[in-house]
Amino acid sequence: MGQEEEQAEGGRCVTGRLAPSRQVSSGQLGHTGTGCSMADPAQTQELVYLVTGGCGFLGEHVVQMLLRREPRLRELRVFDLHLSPWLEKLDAGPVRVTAIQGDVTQAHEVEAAVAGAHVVIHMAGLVDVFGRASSETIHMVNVEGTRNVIEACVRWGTRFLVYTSSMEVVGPNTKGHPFYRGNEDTPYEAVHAHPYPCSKALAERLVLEANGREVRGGLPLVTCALRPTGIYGEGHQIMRDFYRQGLRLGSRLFRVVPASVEHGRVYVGNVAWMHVLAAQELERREGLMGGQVYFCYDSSPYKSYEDFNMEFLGPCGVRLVGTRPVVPSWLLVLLAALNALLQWLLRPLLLYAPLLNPYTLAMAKTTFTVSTTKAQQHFGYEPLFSWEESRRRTIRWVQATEG
Ligand SMILES: NC(=O)C1=CN([C@@H]2O[C@H](COP(=O)(O)OP(=O)(O)OC[C@H]3O[C@@H](n4cnc5c(N)ncnc54)[C@H](O)[C@@H]3O)[C@@H](O)[C@H]2O)C=CC1
Ligand SMILES: CC(C)CCC[C@@H](C)[C@H]1CC[C@H]2[C@@H]3[C@H](O)CC4=CC(=O)CC[C@]4(C)[C@H]3CC[C@]12C
Repeated sequence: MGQEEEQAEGGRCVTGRLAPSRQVSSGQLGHTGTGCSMADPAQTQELVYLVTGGCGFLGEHVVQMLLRREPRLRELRVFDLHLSPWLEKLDAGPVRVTAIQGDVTQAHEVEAAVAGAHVVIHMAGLVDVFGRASSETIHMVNVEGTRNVIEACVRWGTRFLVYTSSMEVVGPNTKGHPFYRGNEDTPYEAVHAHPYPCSKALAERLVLEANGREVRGGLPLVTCALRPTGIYGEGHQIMRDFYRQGLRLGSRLFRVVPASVEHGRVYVGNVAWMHVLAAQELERREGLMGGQVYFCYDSSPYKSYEDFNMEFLGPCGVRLVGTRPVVPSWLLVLLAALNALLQWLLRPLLLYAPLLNPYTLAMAKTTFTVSTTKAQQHFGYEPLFSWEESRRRTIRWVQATEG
């Protein structure tokens, strides 16, 4: 049993105060209009955190992690376009959990949520590499939504902003150049052709450029961006899709990408932990951390996308057929192009958004691994969950999804 789990099971089961679907206004929160600083001793036990996108895959883990690992928390605001039912069952202890149904593209909704918050963790976004949303929508949510969050921080005196960026801000690029054990300073030709990485890169830049801006009350805004690689763990929708596909194909999946291509993946619990730690440390180390980017990493092994998935799907009874790709590379490229064409042709009638398209194929075929200690050196980050624990938890979740 992991350290985290012991805590969870041994903890008191007290239901937190929850105001479902409540749109908070600045007046209700008793905002003072002064810059919110964690340095004020009178406020150290009284922090208000806002997590945008708090009902998503990563957001749920961040919410749980904050409740367990931020003893100074007074109020946790969970802002999302779609509120999840698990919010009602949160073990929040004495913390007030405020669920806010809202849209980051609506500046007034963001402002109302930010007013009076000491720390914002901004992870709301459209994670779409399959062509489900238009590039305009992706830009509106990921870039303009981030701009709204920054402006709201400035307006209301919120000093600390942690942004969930992505490794995609760096690559893989469209030329398929490998990024092998790279760190935050490794030179790489970042070429963004797809709306999702474009939007993450633009939003990240906005966040970093906002570092040092004067917020209401006269103090500077302190920002940093975390760049997770591909996240896995409990709640990972694509893993679930692969599992279901495997079951449909008679408990088999067919290898399509060479095993030699390596991906660096990171466990969702560790990503959540890095967010909480970064948020906590931003004030004490603002000179060092302000305006910085950090890859989000842990001790998960480097493997091809498919071999990595088999670490979890294998114990659930699915096997990967073929030591080499069962489909020739040229055919896969053709199929991906065909999918893109079909998506375009069918768009007026229906949404056709399969996993395979030219972009996802390029991603799956390109080695992208991160090896860095920057977060460890700057704010003492160490993964909270070992690889064995991360694997065990993910397997248990995959097994439960079909149970
Ligand atoms: N899943 C992954 O492998 C990676 C994700 N990321 C980033 O992490 C963040 C969270 O991603 P996931 O949890 O995987 O995605 P997700 O789709 O599960 O969560 C995103 C959340 O944002 C909310 N949201 C979307 N549009 C919104 C809007 N207009 N207003 C308010 N809320 C809105 C969604 O309802 C959802 O709950 C994103 O910013 C993503 O770019 C970064 C690297 C890897
Ligand atoms: C059938 C194909 C050949 C295999 C398809 C695999 C793809 C669906 C996934 C391969 C790599 C993934 C992406 C990668 O992990 C990095 C990401 C970072 C993000 O910020 C968002 C998610 C993603 C783009 C992730 C999406 C699925 C893959 C493309």
